[in-house]
Amino acid sequence: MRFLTAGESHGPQLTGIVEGLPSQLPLSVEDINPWLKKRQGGYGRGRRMVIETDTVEFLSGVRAGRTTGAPLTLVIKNSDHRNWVEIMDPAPGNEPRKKALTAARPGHADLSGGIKYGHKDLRDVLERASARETAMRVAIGAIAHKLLSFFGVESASFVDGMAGVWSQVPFDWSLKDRVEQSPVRMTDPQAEAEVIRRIDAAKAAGDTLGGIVEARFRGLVVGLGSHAHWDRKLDGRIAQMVLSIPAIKGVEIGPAFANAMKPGSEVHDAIYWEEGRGYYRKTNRAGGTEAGMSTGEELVVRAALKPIATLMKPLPTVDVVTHQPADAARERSDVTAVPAASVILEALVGIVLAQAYLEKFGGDTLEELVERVEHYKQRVRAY
Ligand SMILES: Cc1cc2nc3c(=O)[nH]c(=O)nc-3n(C[C@H](O)[C@H](O)[C@H](O)COP(=O)(O)O)c2cc1C
Ligand SMILES: C=C(O[C@@H]1CC(C(=O)O)=C[C@@H](OP(=O)(O)O)[C@H]1O)C(=O)O
Repeated sequence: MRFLTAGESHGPQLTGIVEGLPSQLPLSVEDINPWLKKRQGGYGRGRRMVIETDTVEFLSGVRAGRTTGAPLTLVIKNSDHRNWVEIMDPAPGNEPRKKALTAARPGHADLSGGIKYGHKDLRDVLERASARETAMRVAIGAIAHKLLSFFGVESASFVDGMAGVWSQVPFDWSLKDRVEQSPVRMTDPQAEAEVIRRIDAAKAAGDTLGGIVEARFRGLVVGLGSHAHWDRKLDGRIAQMVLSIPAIKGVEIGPAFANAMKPGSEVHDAIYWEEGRGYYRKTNRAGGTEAGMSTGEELVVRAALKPIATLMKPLPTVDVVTHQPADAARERSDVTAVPAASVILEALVGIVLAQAYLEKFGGDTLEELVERVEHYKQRVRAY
């Protein structure tokens, strides 16, 4: 399964093309829209999220509620576009355009992208660098999750810590609903209250906040990905996908950074076998992968999101037209997007996992795939 996305933040729409899904996968917009809604949520988001109510449309590849095997075309319209028609007009002329941005924001794509692509109106860079693009990738992730559900895979995502406050309540699958109700997607109500207070304070101070997000997957088969070649390693593919999310600067599988400081005897997960159950571990410090392959234990992916780059109390910068010192541009912006990033993480790791299933099991129809997965599970139990 491969996909492409296109679309600017304030253009008319986001477009996605997905190729390589099996036919007969039951699929409706209701499988996708709740994910889009979750991605828009979270305390600390800016006014843009009030303007948008993201919903997906299928323009190809789905008929009568099922995939046909043809490429899917997905569209999410930008409601805000109506306010940007002239500014985003592809026709020549009308320059310099309103809302031209020349005071490059430290931490955003503006300066490197402007130099690289030869733009002096840095809007030509930021429009595509914007995390708006993640709306379409989450839509594609929702389809991946629909596929994974037929293989018995379940997922969750949440915020481990943000704004300098760690959750003190370890995640448990019974807390999934709690997280979905939390305005900051945290397991811990006390931490949540303090985080909300700090978001309000950061907003008042013209500052921004980051945090650590986590996604979990259970029910995965052992052996997704491969040890045999670097570009087939599941952990490597996950890391690439996760680091492609705007503002994510670090990724770990399981408690990787903490493990690095401990002796091996306290890190590696001893192997056990029981009649009927097969192989299992009593611990999961590997976080669900060994040597680029899934172990069959829970997959635990954590990622670090830097604070939002656009500051209402801006940092010093340089105007790329005048070369004079300037305050960095102030654009309408989020104070934090950590809760949204947890949803994006869960959705996008789902794409990598769906790709790994499709690669391992192949097949043109959903039925064929499910049969092959079930057959493999039997073989695993007998090994
Ligand atoms: C859901 C989400 C929302 C974001 N919202 C903003 C925002 O409102 N303002 C901003 O400056 N950056 C925002 N970002 C981060 C920028 O898109 C990102 O920092 C920028 O594209 C530069 O890329 P990099 O941080 O990966 O290096 C957001 C990121 C995510 C994941
Ligand atoms: C539009 C989204 O996020 C945007 C991501 C973003 C950025 O610079 O990344 C900047 C902001 O854009 P705007 O100036 O239009 O408010 C965010 O709102 C979204 O998540 O759907």
